[in-house]
Amino acid sequence: MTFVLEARALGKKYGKRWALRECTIEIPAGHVVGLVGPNGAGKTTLLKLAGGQLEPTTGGVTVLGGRPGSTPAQLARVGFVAQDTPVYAGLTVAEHLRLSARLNPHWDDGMARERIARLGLVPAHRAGRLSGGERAQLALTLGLCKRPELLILDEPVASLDPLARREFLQGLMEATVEHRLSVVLSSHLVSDLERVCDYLIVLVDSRVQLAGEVDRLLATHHRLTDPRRDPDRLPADQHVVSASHTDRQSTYVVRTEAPIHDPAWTVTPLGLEDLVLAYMDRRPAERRRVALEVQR
Ligand SMILES: Nc1ncnc2c1ncn2[C@@H]1O[C@H](COP(=O)(O)OP(=O)(O)OP(=O)(O)O)[C@@H](O)[C@H]1O
Repeated sequence: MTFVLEARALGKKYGKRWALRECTIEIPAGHVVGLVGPNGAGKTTLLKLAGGQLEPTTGGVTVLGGRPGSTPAQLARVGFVAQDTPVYAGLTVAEHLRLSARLNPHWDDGMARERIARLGLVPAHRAGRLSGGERAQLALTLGLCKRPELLILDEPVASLDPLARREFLQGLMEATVEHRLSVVLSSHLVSDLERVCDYLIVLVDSRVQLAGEVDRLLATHHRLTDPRRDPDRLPADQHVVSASHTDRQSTYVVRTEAPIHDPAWTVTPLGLEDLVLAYMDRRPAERRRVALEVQR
C-alpha cells in the first residue's frame, strides 16, 4: 500500500518539553485526513515535521516515500499552508500567482485565475491590504493550484466565513477525486471535519490517541448507558475511552471490535464530534475509578 505519510516513533522536543512523542502512523493515499486535538497538543509540530520545516528529535517521517523537503522534486509534490497564512504583504495578488507559476512545475494557472476571480480578489491589490480571510483564501489558492499530491493545511478555514468554508472544503473533496490529491488538515471545527474527512487522527498531550478511517472508527466505538456499573465489570474486549456518572446511571464510550450483546446496556452510536470529545476528555483509568468511588 502507498502511504502519503508514514511516521515511526516520531518525536519532537523543544528544550526539555516534548511537543510530539512516539508518533507512529501510516496514512494511506487518497484520503482527506482530519487532525484534531486540544490547543498545544502537537498538531502544528506534526504538520511541520511532515512539511520538512522541523527536524525530528527522535524517529522519522517519510512523505510520499521521501524525506520531507529533501529535494526540489519532493517539495513540488507537497503543498503546505501554514497556520498564519503566509503571503508576502508587499506583493499583489497577481504577483503571487506569477511567483508561484515560476516556482512550481505543476502550477495550474487557469485554475488559479478562475479561483481568484470567483473569490472576488482584485489581482492588483497587495496582500498586506487584504482581510484575514482573503489572505487565507489567497494562501489556499496557492497551495491548491500548485497541484501537489499531498496538501498539508494547518487550520486552513479558521478565518473563513461559513459559506467560504463550505465552498473551500467542498472544493478540497472534489480535488481528491479529480486530481488524486491527498489532504491532511488540522482544525478545531469538528463539524467541518465531519463533512469532509474520511480519516481521523486525534492528538492529545503530544501523543496520537486515535488514528484510522472514520467509518471504521465510528463502527467500533459505542456509547453505553446503564444503571451504575464499575468499568472493571465491562467485558475485557471493551476498552473504555471515557466514562461519566450520575446518581442514576453510568455512560461509557467504549471501543470494541465485537458486537455488544449484553441487554442491560443501552447502546447508541457515536457521531464524529462525540468520538473526538471522548478522546480529548480522556482521563487515566485510575482517576476514573477514584471519581466513581467518590460518587458512590
Ligand atoms: N518554537 C517553539 N518553541 C518552544 N515550544 C514550542 C514551539 N512551538 C511549539 N511549542 C510547544 O509545543 C507544544 C505543541 O505545540 P503545537 O503548536 O504543535 O500545538 P497545536 O496542537 O498545533 O496547538 P494549537 O491548536 O493551539 O495551534 C506546545 O506546548 C507549544 O507551546
